[in-house]
Amino acid sequence: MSMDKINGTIVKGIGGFYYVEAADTLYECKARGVFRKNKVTPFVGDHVTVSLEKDGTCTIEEILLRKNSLVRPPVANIDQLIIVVSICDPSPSTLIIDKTIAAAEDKGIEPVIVISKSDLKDCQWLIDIYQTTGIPLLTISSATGEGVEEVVKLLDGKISAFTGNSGVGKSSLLNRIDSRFHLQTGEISQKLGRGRHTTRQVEFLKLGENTYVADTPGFSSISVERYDLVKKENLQYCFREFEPYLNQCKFVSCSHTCEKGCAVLKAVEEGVISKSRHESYLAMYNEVKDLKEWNMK
Ligand SMILES: Nc1nc2c(ncn2[C@@H]2O[C@H](COP(=O)(O)OP(=O)(O)OP(=O)(O)O)[C@@H](O)[C@H]2O)c(=O)[nH]1
Ligand SMILES: [Zn+2]
Repeated sequence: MSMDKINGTIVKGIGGFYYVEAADTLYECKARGVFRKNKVTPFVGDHVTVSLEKDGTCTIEEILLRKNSLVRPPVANIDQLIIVVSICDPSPSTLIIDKTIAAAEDKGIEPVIVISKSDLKDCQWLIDIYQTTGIPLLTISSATGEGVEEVVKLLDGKISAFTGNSGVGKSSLLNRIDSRFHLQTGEISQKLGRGRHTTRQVEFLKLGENTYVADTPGFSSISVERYDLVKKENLQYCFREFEPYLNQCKFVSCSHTCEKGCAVLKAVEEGVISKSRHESYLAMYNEVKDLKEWNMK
C-alpha cells in the first residue's frame, strides 16, 4: 500500500490524539505503538513525520530530533521563554528569576524578562539588576497597556512559552495579546482545576505566520527545581554577563565564588556584574555543588 508522508508540528494533544499542523492543515493523528513501547511521548512542539493512509488515518511515524524540551509542562522546541515577574503582588524573588533564566539558558532557550504591573510601583530597581545582563527586558502593564505592543513584536516568528508565579499577570497579558487565550487560560483551566492531579494540556496558539505561543493552563511556572537543576560546571555559562570574564580568572578551575584573582568577583565589586545576579549564582552553586550526577535527574 502506498502512503504519503508529510512533516509537521504537533500543536495539541488530547486523549491519545495528536494534532499535527503541516502547511496550514491540521491532521488528527495517532502515534505509532512503538513510541509507547519505548516510553517515548510525543510532545507538543515536536516536529514529526506523519503517514497519511488512503482511508484517512494519520499516524505519527517519527519524532525528529528535539532542539530542547521542558518536562513540566511537556513541550518541545521552544525558541524563547517569557519570564513574567510582577513588581508587586506578588513581589519578585530574584533567586527564582535567576533559576528560571539559568534553566532556559542551559537548554538553549532564549530567556526574556517581562516586568509586569508597572502601573502599581516603580520598577527601576529590578530594571537595574537585569538591564546589564544582555537578557531582553520589557516593562509592561496589562492595566494601562504599556509595553504590550513590544511583547507582541518580540513574539513574532518564534515559538514562545510564558512562565511566572501565580498571580503575576500572565493571563491578563495573554488576553491583551490575543482574545483567544481568554477561554483557555480562564474558563477551561478553572473547570479543570489547578490541583496537582488534574489533566493539564499544553497547546500552541498560532498568532501569525511561524508565530506560536504555548498555552499552558494550570502551569504557573516551568519547574526549575529538581528537573532543571543546572550542573555545577555549566552554571557559569547560564549567567551570560559572566562570559567575558570566565577565562580571565587566575585559576582555570575557578568557581567564581571566593577565589583570589577571580575576574567575575572583580566585575561584581566594580559593579559591572550586578550583585544580585552573583548572589543567585552563589546560592545555586551551593545547591548543586555536592550533588552527584544521578541525583540530578
Ligand atoms: N494593577 C495591575 N493589576 C494586574 C496587572 N496584570 C494583572 N493584574 C491583576 O493581578 C491579578 C492576577 O493576574 P492574572 O493575569 O490572573 O495572573 P496569572 O499570572 O495568570 O495567575 P495564574 O493564572 O494564577 O497563574 C489579577 O487580579 C489581575 O487583575 C497589571 O498590569 N496591573
Ligand atoms: Zn572566577
